[in-house]
Amino acid sequence: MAAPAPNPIVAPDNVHALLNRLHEQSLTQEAALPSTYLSNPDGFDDLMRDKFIALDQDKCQFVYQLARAIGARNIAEIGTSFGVSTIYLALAVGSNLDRFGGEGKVIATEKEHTKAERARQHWKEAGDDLVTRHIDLREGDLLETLKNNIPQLDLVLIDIWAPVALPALKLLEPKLRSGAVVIIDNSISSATRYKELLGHLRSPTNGYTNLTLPYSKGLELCVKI
Ligand SMILES: C[S@@+](CC[C@H](N)C(=O)[O-])C[C@H]1O[C@@H](n2cnc3c(N)ncnc32)[C@H](O)[C@@H]1O
Repeated sequence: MAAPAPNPIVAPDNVHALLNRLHEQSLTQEAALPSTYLSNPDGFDDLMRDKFIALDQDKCQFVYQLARAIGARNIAEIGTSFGVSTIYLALAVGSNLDRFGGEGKVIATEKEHTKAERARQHWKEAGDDLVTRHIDLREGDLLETLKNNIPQLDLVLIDIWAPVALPALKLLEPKLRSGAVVIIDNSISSATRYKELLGHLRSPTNGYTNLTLPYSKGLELCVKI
């Protein structure tokens, strides 16, 4: 008999149940979206206002495990939506702070007020002490909200509409520590939309090593050297 897939997330049962529920809701919503939704700018923001579009659960577990492995204390999340991936990042930062000490936060970013409110509710449900206290939510356009007060970063998760991705990374680049990890979702399925971002990361002059992980639709793992 096959062994059950190990789940690296260290959290109480109610948090696992919450995460399972949120991923299920997100997948149900996504399955009902028209297949062309990402390439149709007409009414895009209105269509997306009540949608999770959460990072897949296996990818969330990978990013959590990676954040634990590198002892990440400061993480920027480019695209927060209803705060699903943020919960994983906050759990990892909390564990790393317990283990290694010091200070740190997940800087979360969401431009839609209604989505930011839902994210706060989910974090509260996961636990203020376990999750919310490790998150600094910057509400508004991240090209403004990320201009100031960014600590040295260990990890950046880019899970956002393509036009914002490269400008966001460029804002954060001066804060990436040597060895910092940048993760980009959908690097295979959205390779065309992310052409400029991936071109920037893969250019030999920009100081990254790059690897495309074979998760569904691709997950790019880049290291700032
Ligand atoms: C793919 S979703 C993020 C999903 C999230 N990482 C998760 O796993 O739950 C991308 C989010 O980025 C937000 N967004 C798009 N452009 C933005 C901007 N310029 N500033 C801040 N947030 C933005 C969208 O409103 C959307 O909720």
